[in-house]
Amino acid sequence: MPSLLVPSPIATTAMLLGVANHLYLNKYEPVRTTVIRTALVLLLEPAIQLFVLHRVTSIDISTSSIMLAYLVFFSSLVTSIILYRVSPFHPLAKVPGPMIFKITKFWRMLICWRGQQHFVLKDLHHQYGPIVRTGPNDISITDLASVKAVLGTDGLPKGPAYLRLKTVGSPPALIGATGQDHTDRRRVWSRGFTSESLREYQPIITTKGDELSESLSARAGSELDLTYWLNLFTFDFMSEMMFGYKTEMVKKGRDDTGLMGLIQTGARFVETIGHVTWLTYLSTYLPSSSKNLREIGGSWGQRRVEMGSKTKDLWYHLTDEEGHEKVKPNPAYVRPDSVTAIIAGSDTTSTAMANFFWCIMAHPKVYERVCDEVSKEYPPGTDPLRDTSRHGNMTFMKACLNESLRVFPPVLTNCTRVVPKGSGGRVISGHFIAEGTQVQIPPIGVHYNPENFSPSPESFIPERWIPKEADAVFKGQPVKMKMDAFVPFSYGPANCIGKHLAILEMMMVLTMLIQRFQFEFVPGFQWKEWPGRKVDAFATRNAPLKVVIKPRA
Ligand code: HEM
Repeated sequence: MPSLLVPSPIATTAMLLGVANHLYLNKYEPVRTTVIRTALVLLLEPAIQLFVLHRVTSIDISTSSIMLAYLVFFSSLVTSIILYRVSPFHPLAKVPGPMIFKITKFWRMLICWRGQQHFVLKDLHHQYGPIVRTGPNDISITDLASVKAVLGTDGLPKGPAYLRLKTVGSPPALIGATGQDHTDRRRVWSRGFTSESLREYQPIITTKGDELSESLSARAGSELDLTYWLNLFTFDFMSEMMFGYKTEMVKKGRDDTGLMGLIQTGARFVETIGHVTWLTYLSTYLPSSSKNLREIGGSWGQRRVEMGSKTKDLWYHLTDEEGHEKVKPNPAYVRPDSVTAIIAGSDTTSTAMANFFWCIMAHPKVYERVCDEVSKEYPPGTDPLRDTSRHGNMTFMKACLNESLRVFPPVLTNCTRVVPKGSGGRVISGHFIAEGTQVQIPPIGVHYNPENFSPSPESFIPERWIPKEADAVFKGQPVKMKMDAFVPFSYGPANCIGKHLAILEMMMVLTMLIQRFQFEFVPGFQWKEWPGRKVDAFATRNAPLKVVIKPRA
């Protein structure tokens, strides 16, 4: 017979473990021993206590008493965790936020799985202000001082959320590296993004741009998905720029490497799982699309080694073929880094270009003005893919690109850091933030904070980037443009290393497309709903952008 004596000691232990869970487990990146130890404690504790009770009291060990022990143990554990998380004793008790986010991370995971993080964070900041509690031990901040304090030079390191990008047995890629390891690897990477290196990649953009133009010309008059075609283009460019490997997706009109699908499935998975530290850790042991991505990276890398250096591609710089480093970069690092480059440089840039098109096409006067500017700087007979000298004159085009990156940053939410162990905590945005807290600076939240950009921070108004036009457009209302709060490429020492390459690539390709083609939404296409169909999966996954093109006279 189960005894009434069973619940009390078991419940007490569970309650204590609940608090210990917060004090220790949740705070730091779990290591294998911590995870195994915790799993063993959770599984064995009720059984051990029941056995002890059986020896000191008269209760039987039966199926029902075992079940009762486990039920009491886990319900007490969960209750104590919840009570602590919502209590005034929790270190983040003073940070405002909705109850469900304080209680569990699983709610955030669900939002993430649906790709709705950006909408939810935007609404939360709207409701609660620049600092919001977005998880039991997580906060999201959007004010400028915090952007600098968190992402800047003396800011916080990347934390467990980036662990999701790693697979057991493989070192983290640059994007997941921290401390001296990050500094050393970033130095090697940087040589691949100097202006001299960008000049080496420019002919690849030219060739791939011509191929895009030819493929689109061949389809003039029929329905096209611009999201897809721009994505094929950026994959072609990144594969050749990284490995000298020609994927020829634009020529074929499809991806026969499987790379695009793998990245999209993988991105959603890692984004979702990355919210729960111990689950992230366990997931690194699972077979996943990142394994297949590594295999593709491995085989392309192998081919690149056999092929040798024909041009100074990014591989050339990451393997330090010029011999700048005292110690050659570890070859085991170059493969995850090369896959990272393709992922980080393709989806983001194609998303940004599709966003730009939607923004100008949704505003016909803006579109007309962009066309006029392009025609003035690149009249018939000139080639935007071969002459970049006119970019500096295209003030309005650049304003539109910046504004589209502000309204729809391709990395909508990410940019997570952690208050490190041993730091004693930090004061951020006027709140004491304890060690182990994950701090997120979501670009969309920062861009929509009216203290950073106003009036109408959520509207696409390119004139705000042109000081002498802003006053007229906003009819004398005070205009706020905090340039350090413009963070589509993040901020600080771990910001986007490919920023200048991405801008060059986008300016060349967008100018070429506008010079050569007239774009219209497919009749009947619900274009107003397009932004609402964005999926936030690490980078944005855009819905099909259905257009019809015709050659411009
Ligand atoms: C419009 C295009 C792009 C956007 C919006 C973008 C955005 C970002 C953002 C927001 C981050 C920082 C995440 C953080 O702070 O946690 C980042 C990092 C990074 N990006 Fe980009 N990116 C773009 C294009 C590229 C390109 C073309 C490359 C070329 C390889 C690239 C390579 C990287 C790498 C390697 C990192 C990690 C840097 C580090 O950890 O030190 N990105 N990107």
